[in-house]
Amino acid sequence: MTIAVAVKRLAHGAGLPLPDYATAGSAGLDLLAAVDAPVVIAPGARALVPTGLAIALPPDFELQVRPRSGLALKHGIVIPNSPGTIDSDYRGEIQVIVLNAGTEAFEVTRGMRIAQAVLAPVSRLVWQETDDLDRTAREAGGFGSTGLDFPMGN
Ligand SMILES: O=c1ccn([C@H]2C[C@H](O)[C@@H](COP(=O)(O)OP(=O)(O)OP(=O)(O)O)O2)c(=O)[nH]1
Repeated sequence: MTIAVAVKRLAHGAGLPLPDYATAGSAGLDLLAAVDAPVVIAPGARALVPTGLAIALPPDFELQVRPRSGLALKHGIVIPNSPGTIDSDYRGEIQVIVLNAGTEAFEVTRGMRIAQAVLAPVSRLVWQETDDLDRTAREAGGFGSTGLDFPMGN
C-alpha cells in the first residue's frame, strides 16, 4: 500500500534529496540531516537535527521517527523519544532528537542518514466508562508477575 504525502522542502533543505526507501522492502525512509555545517555531539549530549522538510500527513496516519540500528550499534546514536511522533496536523519542520549514548564524539554532517521514518496508521479510541471491567486470568498482575512461579523468575 502506498500513501501520497504532501512534502515541502524548507530553505535549508535545498539541494538534499527527499527521504527514500533504501530497498524495495524497507519499512523506513532514511531521514537526512539538513545541517549547514557539521554538528559535533559529545558523549552523553543531545542535539536537535533538522531535516529541512515539512509534511502534511493524511488524518489517520502518523510518521514515526526511529533510530538507525547501524548508528546505534557502531556509535551509540539513539533517539531518546523513539519512536518520535509526527502528528497528522503538524506542519512544522520534522526534526530528530539525537542522543549520543556512545563513548566518543559523533559528527553529524549535511546529508547524513541520521534516522528513519515509518508511516503508520493511527486508530483513535472512544472511552466507554464503566465500574466493571471484564475478568481475566491475569487480572491486575503485571511487571513480571508471570515469572513468579519460577525460583529465579524475572
Ligand atoms: O521526534 C520528533 C517528535 C515530534 N516532532 C514534532 C512533530 C510532532 O507532531 C510535534 C509534537 O510532538 P509531540 O507530541 O511528541 O511533542 P510534545 O512534547 O507532546 O509537544 P506538543 O505539546 O507540541 O504536542 O513535534 C518532531 O519533529 N520530531
